[in-house]
Amino acid sequence: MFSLNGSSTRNNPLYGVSKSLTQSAQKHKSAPPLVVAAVSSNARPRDGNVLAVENTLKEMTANPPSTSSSGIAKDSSSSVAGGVEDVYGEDTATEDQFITPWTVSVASGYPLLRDPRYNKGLAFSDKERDAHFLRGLLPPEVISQDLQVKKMMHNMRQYQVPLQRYMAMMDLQERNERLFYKLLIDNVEELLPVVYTPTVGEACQKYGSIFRQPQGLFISLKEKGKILEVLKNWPEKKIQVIVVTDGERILGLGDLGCQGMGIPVGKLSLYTALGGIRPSACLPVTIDVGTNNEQLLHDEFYIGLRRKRATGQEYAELMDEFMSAVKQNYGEKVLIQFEDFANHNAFDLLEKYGSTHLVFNDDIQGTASVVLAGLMAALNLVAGTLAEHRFLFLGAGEAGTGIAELIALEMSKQTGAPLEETRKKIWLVDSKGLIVRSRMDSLQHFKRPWAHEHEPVKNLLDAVKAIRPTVLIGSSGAGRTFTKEVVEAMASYNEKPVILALSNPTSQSECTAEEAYKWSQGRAIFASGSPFAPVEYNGKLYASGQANNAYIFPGFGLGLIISGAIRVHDDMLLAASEALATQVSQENLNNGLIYPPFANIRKISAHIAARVAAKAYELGLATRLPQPRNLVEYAESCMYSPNYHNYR
Ligand SMILES: NC(=O)C1=CN([C@@H]2O[C@H](COP(=O)(O)OP(=O)(O)OC[C@H]3O[C@@H](n4cnc5c(N)ncnc54)[C@H](OP(=O)(O)O)[C@@H]3O)[C@@H](O)[C@H]2O)C=CC1
Ligand SMILES: CC(=O)C(=O)O
Ligand SMILES: [Mg+2]
Repeated sequence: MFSLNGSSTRNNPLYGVSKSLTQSAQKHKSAPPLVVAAVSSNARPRDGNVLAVENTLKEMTANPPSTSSSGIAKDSSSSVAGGVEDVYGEDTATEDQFITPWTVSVASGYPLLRDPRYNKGLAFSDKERDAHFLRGLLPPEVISQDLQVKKMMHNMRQYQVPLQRYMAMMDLQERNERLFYKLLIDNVEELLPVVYTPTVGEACQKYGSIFRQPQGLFISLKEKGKILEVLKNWPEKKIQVIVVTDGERILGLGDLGCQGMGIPVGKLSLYTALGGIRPSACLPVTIDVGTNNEQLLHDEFYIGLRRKRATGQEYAELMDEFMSAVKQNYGEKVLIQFEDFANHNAFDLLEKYGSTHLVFNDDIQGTASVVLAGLMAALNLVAGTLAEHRFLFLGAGEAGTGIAELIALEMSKQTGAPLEETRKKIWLVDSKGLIVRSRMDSLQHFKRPWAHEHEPVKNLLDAVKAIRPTVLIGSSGAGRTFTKEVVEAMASYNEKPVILALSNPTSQSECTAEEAYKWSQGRAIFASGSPFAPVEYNGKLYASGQANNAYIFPGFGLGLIISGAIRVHDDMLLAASEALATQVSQENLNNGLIYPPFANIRKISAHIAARVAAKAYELGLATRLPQPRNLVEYAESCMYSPNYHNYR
């Protein structure tokens, strides 16, 4: 890499390059602006010459707005193209145009090969190898990105152990970001279980021992009073989405402390691969306030603070400092997604920051939206309207009560009945049994709306017998709790029992796909949080869907970003559910699927984004004006593409 402050100008690209860029900018009239902001937004002190050159580059590369097919002028400073301001010009460049691989200066030579954003490995052309001082640093063969994908998939399939695949994917992400996303997008059904549930669960459990390269931002109690400075240490300045966890409820695996970082990293890689948000606009954060996991506290490889979890004021102050610093550093419209917090904090954080920040709790809200979508689709297979069904949940935490509330809201909208009435169609069981009125005084606040009049019922099987639900939903984090008796009881009351085993990872699933089909004699309409392979029963193959919030949050976030939404509203969740449900084809339904295949997820995300954005405009919560005429096209046009660009 060239030194910006070096005394020699011989190799300084800011001399040669500024001239050639001027020529290039003239030659490629529609060529994008260059990565000047990456330099100019750097908070560290720089010398005056650099600033002067940056300003020249800024003027030189200013990009006139072009009009897209969606009928809206794409303004590179509008913070929307590709989900963020198009300072790098990578979204507007077509594949035959050239962009400059900027870091602080033009990256070249060895540092270029070590820069995951710009590295292309053997796909660097001969011309690029000459222009960027790569000769001799690579073997002579030049290969295409497609061949790289083929080779990586071949290598990936050699690993028998899922965690090895996960590590190979993380290494690739750190080595060649575009190839990582190309691989993930082109092979989403095969690789989702690797970078996401179930494998990410095991990765978090073993995060300390497999730790190689830090990913994301670790904010611990040690950083109290300095969180704004810590945010400024992150190399990217234009952040649009933050996924943050404090590691206390990682999937159904409990408190994994600082090792929960695998979750924000995984979720954000899905934001990019599934929702098209540019990777540089995504920030994974883990708030480390300690852990109550004794095993981790005594694990010599543990990477987090070795202390019990902070609670009360100490916890609240750290979170408050974080939330303020985020707003100060990235502005009002950065989306903060809370992920895998324990429920005693999750509901309060959502409530507390819901009116001051753009916050979204994936476990409460994203899960609710995905399950409602599945139920809307399932109504094509079972008779009746939503309000004509009876729902029973095992698990009355974030996921369970979040889903229950959204179902009740949708029923209320459909029937005009008050929410207090529609809630009565929904029953929840927690670790102490059915939630009933007589338990009211000892219930956490989020369970109280579900405390209906009924005699106490101690266990799930008795609750199934008492309530006779048409839909059974597992959101307990407790594996194998939908026993043979429970599924058989469901099948005895319903021609087609709807059974959703949402808990992750696979080990925590309330039942397996095989159990659901076998114990219901092939009649269950089944979906699960983590994927199951198709099951053969009585000579017929049953494929089940994946009821996972990964269907919703990437498109939902994209919708918020492209509309410049300032707040999340429940009606946006309903809009996202409808958008997802309409993507389930008759063919999917004929195969018993209530979710569309993940293979089409980018198209699905664009539809979800469009519906969410439309709702934001309708509710007056959108700030990106004027509203694009065709929101689906607009959403698609904003999506990050992982294909390589040619370097000047
Ligand atoms: N598929 C998806 O997209 C998603 C799946 N999930 C999964 O859902 C699960 C729960 O998550 P979340 O709601 O956030 O967790 P919470 O801790 O908030 O809630 C868990 C609930 O399950 C109850 N519970 C635990 N064990 C049992 C048991 N043996 N019998 C009956 N009830 C039990 C708890 O009871 P009590 O209150 O009495 O302690 C609590 O009500 C996790 O496994 C998570 O991975 C979560 C979000 C999305
Ligand atoms: C999928 C998800 O968000 C969870 O299991 O927590
Ligand atoms: Mg989660």
